Amino acid sequence: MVCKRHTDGAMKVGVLTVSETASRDATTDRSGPVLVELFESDPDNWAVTQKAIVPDDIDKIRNTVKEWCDTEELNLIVTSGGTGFAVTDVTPEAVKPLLEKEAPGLVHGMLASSYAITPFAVMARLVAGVRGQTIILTVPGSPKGAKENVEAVLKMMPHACELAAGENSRALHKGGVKQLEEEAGVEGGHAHTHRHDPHHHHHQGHYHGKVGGNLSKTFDQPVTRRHRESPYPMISVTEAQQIIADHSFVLNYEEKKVDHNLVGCVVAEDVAAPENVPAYRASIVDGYAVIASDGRGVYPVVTVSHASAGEHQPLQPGQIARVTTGAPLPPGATAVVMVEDTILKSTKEDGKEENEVEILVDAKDGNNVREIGSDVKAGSVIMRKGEEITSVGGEVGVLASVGRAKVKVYKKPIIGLLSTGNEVVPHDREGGLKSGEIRDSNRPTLYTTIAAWGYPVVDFGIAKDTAQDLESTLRTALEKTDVVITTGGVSMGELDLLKPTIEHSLKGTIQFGRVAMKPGKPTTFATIPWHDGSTKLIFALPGNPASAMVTFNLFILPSLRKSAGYEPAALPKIKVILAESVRLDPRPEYHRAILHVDNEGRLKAHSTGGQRSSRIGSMQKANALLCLPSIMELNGKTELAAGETVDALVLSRLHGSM
Ligand SMILES: Nc1nc2c(c(=O)[nH]1)N[C@H]1C(S)=C(S)[C@@H](COP(=O)(O)OP(=O)(O)OC[C@H]3O[C@@H](n4cnc5c(N)ncnc54)[C@H](O)[C@@H]3O)O[C@H]1N2
Ligand code: MOO
Ligand SMILES: [Mg+2]
Repeated sequence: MVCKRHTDGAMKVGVLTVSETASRDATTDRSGPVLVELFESDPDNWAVTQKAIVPDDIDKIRNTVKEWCDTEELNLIVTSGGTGFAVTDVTPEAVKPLLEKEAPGLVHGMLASSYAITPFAVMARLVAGVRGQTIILTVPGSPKGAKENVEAVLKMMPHACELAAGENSRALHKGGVKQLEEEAGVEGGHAHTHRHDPHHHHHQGHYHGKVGGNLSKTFDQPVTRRHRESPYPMISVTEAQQIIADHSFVLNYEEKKVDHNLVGCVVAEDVAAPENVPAYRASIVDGYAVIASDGRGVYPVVTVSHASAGEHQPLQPGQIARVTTGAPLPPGATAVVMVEDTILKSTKEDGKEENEVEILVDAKDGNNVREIGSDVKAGSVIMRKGEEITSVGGEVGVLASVGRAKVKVYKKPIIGLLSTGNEVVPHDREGGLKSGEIRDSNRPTLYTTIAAWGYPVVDFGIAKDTAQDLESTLRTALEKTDVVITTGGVSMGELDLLKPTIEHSLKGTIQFGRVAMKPGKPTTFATIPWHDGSTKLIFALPGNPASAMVTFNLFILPSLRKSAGYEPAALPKIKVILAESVRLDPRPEYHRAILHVDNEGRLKAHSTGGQRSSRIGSMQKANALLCLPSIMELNGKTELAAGETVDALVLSRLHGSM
């Protein structure tokens, strides 16, 4: 690939001194010449093609840097000065908005190295990053500090500049990446590199770059230019889940009516009971309200209290009142005696009403009485912020019992769902399939589970494998929803265009693009800064149906649950016993299984059968994902025997039988 280079092949560098004094008298500039000398001592790699001095003026700094990036097309710009805490120090403020991608790793590297020399290093407010194809570093103004900071990252810079410029052939051909990794003390190859690894080479330029032409053109580049190794580092499932958690935020709350529609919501307030339950002194049994100190004996039945609204006459000593369960006690009564512990002594003249009843037992004050507020006290907290409203109904019941008509709950993220693929047709399309066509099972499957978990879903259909269709469908989906889920187009095929579309057309950041797991290896997670100031999430799942479902459960569901206020957000992990042996894979595997409760009440796991990632049937009847360790984790063991215990993620309710 052609690279914008100085004619002799070196990278083009600009050195910008930011100093009020030096801008008036250039002979006082000391950091500029030191940096120029540093680069000129390595003419193979660097050619200083721009030098300038500007005062501490945001516009002047910004305009110079911008011009050097956008017009002069430098590979590297180093500014020195204006990074401290003085009122006039504005270099970071001038540069930061220009950065399309920040490079905190470079800042850390520079600070760590100069902090080893002087604690004053912490006073430097350095920023670094990439604009277009230019890397920008800001370093302090002291000549020593400037030099030390640049030296801290200089070794990495030729390679970094090549990647930013859309070229990596040189470093790779020279064995440069390996060599750089060794020099930097990075162990292992790509499989162990982390997303912050400086050598994490997104080969941006293969799709993008001034030299390469406009976007749609570069997306159609010849297949001979494809990657032959994924540029995305392989990270672990745990790392991937952490990255997602770091980008998933609890949403705002809304007031919702207390009814069945609350199921699955998480309460966003501590709910205090506005009233007592019961609101009056109520009988727990059917029987007679008494004054306990009266003792056993025969008493006239003076009133009747049924469980209904209304006033009741007070009871006098020597009197009793007939009451039903739940009925208010007459004022003055202190206990209730069950009808079974009494005898009818005499009736009224018509023979239909009790006149006198004998109490056969010694009642104590409070017997069979539900005191006011004894179930729920007015003012007490009946639900805490963070509690879920479950389908069991108890929470709705408690809220209803104290008269709460509305409650604050966290909003749920709105999900946009689309399938991708030229071969994918709507599942209900009539007329049979042409060769090469496949029915879209991912969309209905994902829709079903997302909706069943209670999240609003918007269906955006099937997008074609073109950068244009993907971009426009994604844009529409992002505009209308918070989280977009796609399936297909994330692996190594020349029509797998999700990743480049997200990065280049949507200006998103791919937080990870490969995960060490089976199924689901090419699972991709990206964040998109949206024009309304929000950050949208895209989960680009593999097209294989089982891969899409497994990764939905492992990665997306916890993110949705976190946003909706759940804590913990991950699915519950339990121990289960293998009902049959399972083979292990070189990757950690999420084996679809049916848990059932055996005769001794233990949870046994049966496989759902063939686990190939194209087989959606492996999800049929599955209520758990067995977390099988990789062969490597078990030191070469290739199978787990029936009876062994494994971790399982619970996907749904348990079945009583198979
Ligand atoms: N050279 C390599 N090839 C592949 C690798 C790899 O690492 N190197 N990874 C494999 C793995 S693992 C997976 S998983 C798949 C993922 O592929 P994509 O995400 O790019 O998905 P597609 O290529 O678009 O489709 C894969 C498969 O799934 C079918 N599909 C797609 N969408 C749907 C849908 N909505 N409903 C039903 N079936 C769908 C599609 O027709 C393909 O058969 O890549 C491997 N390749
Ligand atoms: O990771 Mo893929 O999902 O194995 O087929
Ligand atoms: Mg593919």
